[in-house]
Amino acid sequence: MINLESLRGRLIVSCQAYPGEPMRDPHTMSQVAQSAVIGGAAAVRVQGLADIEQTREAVEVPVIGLWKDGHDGVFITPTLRHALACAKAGAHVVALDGTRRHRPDALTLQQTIDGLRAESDALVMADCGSLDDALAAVAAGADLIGTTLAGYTGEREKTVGPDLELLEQLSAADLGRPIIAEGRISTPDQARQAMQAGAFAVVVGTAITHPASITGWFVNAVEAP
Ligand SMILES: CC(=O)N[C@H](C=O)[C@@H](O)[C@H](O)[C@H](O)COP(=O)(O)O
Repeated sequence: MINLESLRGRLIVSCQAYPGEPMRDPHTMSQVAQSAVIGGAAAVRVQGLADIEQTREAVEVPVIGLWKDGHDGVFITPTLRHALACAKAGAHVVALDGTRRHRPDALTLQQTIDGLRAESDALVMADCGSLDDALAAVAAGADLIGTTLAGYTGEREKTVGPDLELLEQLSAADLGRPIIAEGRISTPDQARQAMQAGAFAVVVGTAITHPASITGWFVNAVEAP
């Protein structure tokens, strides 16, 4: 089991390519993860069983693993079966949908976490979309609370940068669990603001590991200055 203290005040890098993209390849993603570690990432977050397996082999830092299935509703490690598979593939931390929405296998979050714990010693990161999600996820036994789904579930507005107000709410709620700021953190300044708003650690994905998006940002600036 990993020591969560190793993540306090640190950057975690999410390395994901989307279906149909050229970089959607587990070996490529493991190389991206290695590059992030060289840059100072304290942990990496990867999607898909093969990516988890290959990244586990490639890096020494903790691997947060998830399995996305679908793209609407509950799709981040949506069922116990997906969670168990992520743990079996080698994830130190299994990231899963931590919202209060109905899950495709009809289990509750608590049943999902209990089922995972019965078979593995992986920690659980609950990807939440609101303060109420986070409170429920803590009660269900999650080890880490992520703001991953803020702005994607209809409970919170989709802020341009990170949802700093939610981070402040989570921090004031004294959840007794590390709060991981994740989602739409695109600049070092936003990462700093997330830490100042009470995050235990910050996850950055797109702005570090998704060249097509980053290129688009620059194209927009150049072509419509
Ligand atoms: C909502 C959703 O599906 N989030 C996913 C969760 O794993 C990823 O697509 C994001 O890239 C990740 O959360 C990091 O966020 P950002 O790429 O904004 O730094």
